[in-house]
Amino acid sequence: SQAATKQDPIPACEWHPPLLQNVCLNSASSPEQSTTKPSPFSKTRSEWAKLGWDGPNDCLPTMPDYCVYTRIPESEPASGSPFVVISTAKSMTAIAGSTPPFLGKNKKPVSPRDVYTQEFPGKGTGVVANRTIKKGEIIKAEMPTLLLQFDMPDNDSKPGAQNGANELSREERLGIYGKAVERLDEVSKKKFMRQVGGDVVGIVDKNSFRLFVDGDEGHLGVWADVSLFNHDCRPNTHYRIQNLTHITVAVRDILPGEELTVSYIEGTIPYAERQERLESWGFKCACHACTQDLSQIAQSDARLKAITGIEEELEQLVKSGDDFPQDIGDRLVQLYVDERLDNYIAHAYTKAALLKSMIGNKKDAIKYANMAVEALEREYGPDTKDGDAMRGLAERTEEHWSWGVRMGGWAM
Ligand SMILES: C[S@@+](CC[C@H](N)C(=O)[O-])C[C@H]1O[C@@H](n2cnc3c(N)ncnc32)[C@H](O)[C@@H]1O
Repeated sequence: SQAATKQDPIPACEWHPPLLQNVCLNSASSPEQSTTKPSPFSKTRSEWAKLGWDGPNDCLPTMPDYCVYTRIPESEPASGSPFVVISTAKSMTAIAGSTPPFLGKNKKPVSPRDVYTQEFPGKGTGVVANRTIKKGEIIKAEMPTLLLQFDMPDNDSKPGAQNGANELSREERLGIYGKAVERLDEVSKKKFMRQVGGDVVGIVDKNSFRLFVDGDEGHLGVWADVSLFNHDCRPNTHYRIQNLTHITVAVRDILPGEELTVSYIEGTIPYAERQERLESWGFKCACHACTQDLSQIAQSDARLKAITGIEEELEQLVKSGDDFPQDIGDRLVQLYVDERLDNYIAHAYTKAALLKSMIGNKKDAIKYANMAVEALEREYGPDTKDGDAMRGLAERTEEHWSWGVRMGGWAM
């Protein structure tokens, strides 16, 4: 879902598969890489060590620039690393230069004691709240255990281009993933290997998120603690990946004993499509929205259709210049609330705030703009530009570009 101000800094995320996650780490663009030329980003082992990384190790004979790098632990004893990467020197340069994101003033994740794991029939292990976790609290901010280059879409047409793991046979993947996992410390290795999926390739396929490093270079990341979160089509947390950190935030108050869930897919698609997507993951969804009775499923689908209908109606109204129905923003928000789409609600609040402002309803514009600010910060973090725009709308409503542009000669 896209905020109406078109300033979304971070596109929506999705678990892999299917591969839809978009997160970027920027660094200078480079000349193309090939198997014949050494990469201009190659460094000596001591240069990598200065950046805090041990490597390159275990490079693939068929792709000599595709190697294992391990983060050098900050404290002794160094019996392995908490974080391994399989990638090219170019992407490694961006990864080594990445710094943890700002989580917000006085914001830090809840204590590990505030959650515990439990078995759920039909779903396996899941994560449960040990106390009330308030809406907006950060549950986890975790660095990956394994990050691997998967594809370099822009390189597809270049002769001799290296395309990462999606060009490898299963045996080659087993070999290099296995060598990388062997370099993890004992605790991290145990966490990694306990994930669902069987062998290292299966674990990557069933638990990784897609992210882009260095602009367009597709990587898969495995965050072994986050992997314990089960899917729910109406989850109580939202996640984003920022500077390699996987951040999970509560989107409603979560009671002690309640399971913490994320959505592996875009939740606004109808029931039948959600089943298809989740079956391609290899499981039948046991979440509430998918196991309720057929009449409730039909009502849920009708609400999703109504959301699409309102979006289309708005597009038409913008084009035609006709008057906006005064309650169109309220109806959009109400559908999101009724459908429990708390993890995407920033979009609805933002639209409602703009619509109210456009028709000159200052009180409601301010109400929805303030709600949008909170929701945008939950979904995108403290540095969201859309959040700044909504704060501006709440504080200086009549100076905002949207104010009164569809007032039609009256104000409320
Ligand atoms: C990333 S793991 C989540 C943790 C997993 N339950 C475990 O025991 O490690 C994803 C796997 O959990 C199970 N799972 C997650 N959400 C589910 C749901 N809503 N319904 C049924 N199974 C689910 C599926 O087996 C899925 O492949």
